[in-house]
Amino acid sequence: MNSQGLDILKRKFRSANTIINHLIQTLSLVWAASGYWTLASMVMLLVQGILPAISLTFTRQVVDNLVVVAGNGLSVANVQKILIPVALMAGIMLLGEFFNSSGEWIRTAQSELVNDHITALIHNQSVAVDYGFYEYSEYNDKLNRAREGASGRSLALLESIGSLLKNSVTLLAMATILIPYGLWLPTILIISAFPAFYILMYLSKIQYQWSQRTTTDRRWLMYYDYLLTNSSTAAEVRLFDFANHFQSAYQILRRRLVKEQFHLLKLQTLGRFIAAIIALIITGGALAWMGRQVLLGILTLGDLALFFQVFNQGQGIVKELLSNIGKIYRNSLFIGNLFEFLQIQPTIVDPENPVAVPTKPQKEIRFRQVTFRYPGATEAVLENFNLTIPAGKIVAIVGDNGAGKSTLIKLLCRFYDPDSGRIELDGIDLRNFAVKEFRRLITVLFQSPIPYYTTAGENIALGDITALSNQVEIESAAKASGIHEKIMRLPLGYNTMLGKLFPDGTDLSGGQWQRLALARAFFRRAQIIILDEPTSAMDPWAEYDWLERFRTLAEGRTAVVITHRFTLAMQADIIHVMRAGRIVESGNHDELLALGGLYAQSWKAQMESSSSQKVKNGIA
Ligand SMILES: Nc1ncnc2c1ncn2[C@@H]1O[C@H](COP(=O)(O)OP(=O)(O)OP(=O)(O)O)[C@@H](O)[C@H]1O
Repeated sequence: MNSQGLDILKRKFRSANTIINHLIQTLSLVWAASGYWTLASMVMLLVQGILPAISLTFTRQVVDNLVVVAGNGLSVANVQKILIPVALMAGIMLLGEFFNSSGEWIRTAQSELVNDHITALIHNQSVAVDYGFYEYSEYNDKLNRAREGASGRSLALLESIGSLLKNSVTLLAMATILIPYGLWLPTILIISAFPAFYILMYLSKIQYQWSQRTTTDRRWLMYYDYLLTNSSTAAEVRLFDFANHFQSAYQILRRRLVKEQFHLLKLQTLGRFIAAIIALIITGGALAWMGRQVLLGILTLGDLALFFQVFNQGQGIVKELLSNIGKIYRNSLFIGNLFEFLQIQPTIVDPENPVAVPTKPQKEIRFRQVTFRYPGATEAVLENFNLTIPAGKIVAIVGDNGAGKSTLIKLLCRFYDPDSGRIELDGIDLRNFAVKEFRRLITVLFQSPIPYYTTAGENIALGDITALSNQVEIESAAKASGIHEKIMRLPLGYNTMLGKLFPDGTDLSGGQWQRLALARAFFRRAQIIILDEPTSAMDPWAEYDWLERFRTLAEGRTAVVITHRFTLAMQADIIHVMRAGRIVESGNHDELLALGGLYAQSWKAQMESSSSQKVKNGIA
């Protein structure tokens, strides 16, 4: 064999190996989800597999006895000879029907259990993967494929395996009936279905490749659909009147996908038709041979009836059996996407021997020569970056858009690790702490806080899920963030449902949602408080009021505030000015003004543009 042939063989072997692995993984997954139901359905399938063959053996008896009765006339004994096998056949049919309906019940129960199990696996993995997972298109493709692979495919796979088992049993029983007429008959029966099998496998592969290739396209469709149907985009869709633009983008993409799908469908139809013709020719030939045997008096009419039924049904079963194999192949390809997703390993993990996290920072948080580049990005956001945040102080970081402020927060929360350099808490590299334990030390108010559609109280309590029912603390966090009075005016106070997505929900304004998120951050009672643009949605009066409260609350804790508002930054103990991934100035408000650098220039510019001294613009 030449090297090309060897390569093909190796590839085929690897692909068969992957399919077998997927089958084993699927079986163990289904077993873990629905052990007893799986056992019950397997037993049932086995019995269902044997029943048709038993029923067929009575066919010959009935036909041969009919011939005898037709020749000898009616008598009680003769009628009995017909009635008994007929009654037995009826009994078997009844039993078959019983198993069919019970099978449906078992499959539904099993399907619910398996779907729930897979959903739980996907949920667990979605939370376990790195935060960075969600920032990359290829990962989102993986998640999407996993979902598509999961939806019904594992059970379809199991059903195909079950059906394969059942059909194999039936075929074995039927082949046993055919063997006495010649070994070549069951052989030809099986061979006749091979063209259909080959075509099915080939088309399954094409279908799978097409689906992989168009995953991103399908996500685009979901995105356009979201833009056109979501409450958060409804206002802009109307105002900018761009619905037609996205609708037509949706339709153009959809038309292309449908066209490609139709092309695949055409191939499938043609392939099936050719396979059916081949099978028909083989059946015709076998039947002609059998008819000749009867005419020659070698076989009886009963034999012919039995043969016809066995061959006819047998061919259907072989076809089904091979189609089961095809389906197993196709589903195992798709379900491979689920396993691929489940196997993604997070990179932000606990060290082997984690160091105990201090109860609060004693000395400082320090970025030492940190260089970081987002995966796939050409430029580093931070390069040899140094920053010290003294324990117990409020540190403000100001800087123009894209300077890298949010990135350093992501690094501090260990959503990413630096490519080089280290981030330390009291001299210990953050990578030496257990991730969850370290994060417990931190509370963050992100730039765009999430409105959770639950009660006002729970919205705050989500900051520390272990203290969900601590009403006193919930209220004190709400007071600290300045949202308590608003909540008290809601119809059911802290028990009022927020958001308009579900019945009886009340919506809040942008600034009120932000205060609620702030209350959530406070409720966590963490020693390191990080706030990314905490007052961006607040009016200047509210901001002033909030600052007073925050000073009291942050007392003794370490706070990092990222802001474009100088009225907020000026209150900090230390202000760091950041530009293009570097700290370019540091000091308190007065020191920085005296320095006459970037901070002082931006401050002056803002003061000039705002007689009310309520700063609206960033440092840029
Ligand atoms: N997930 C990402 N992948 C690649 N590049 C990113 C990613 N997130 C941010 N960046 C890039 O990193 C740089 C710093 O972004 P960052 O969000 O940290 O800036 P910022 O200072 O917080 O800006 P702003 O004040 O506008 O919020 C930007 O140039 C941005 O394009």
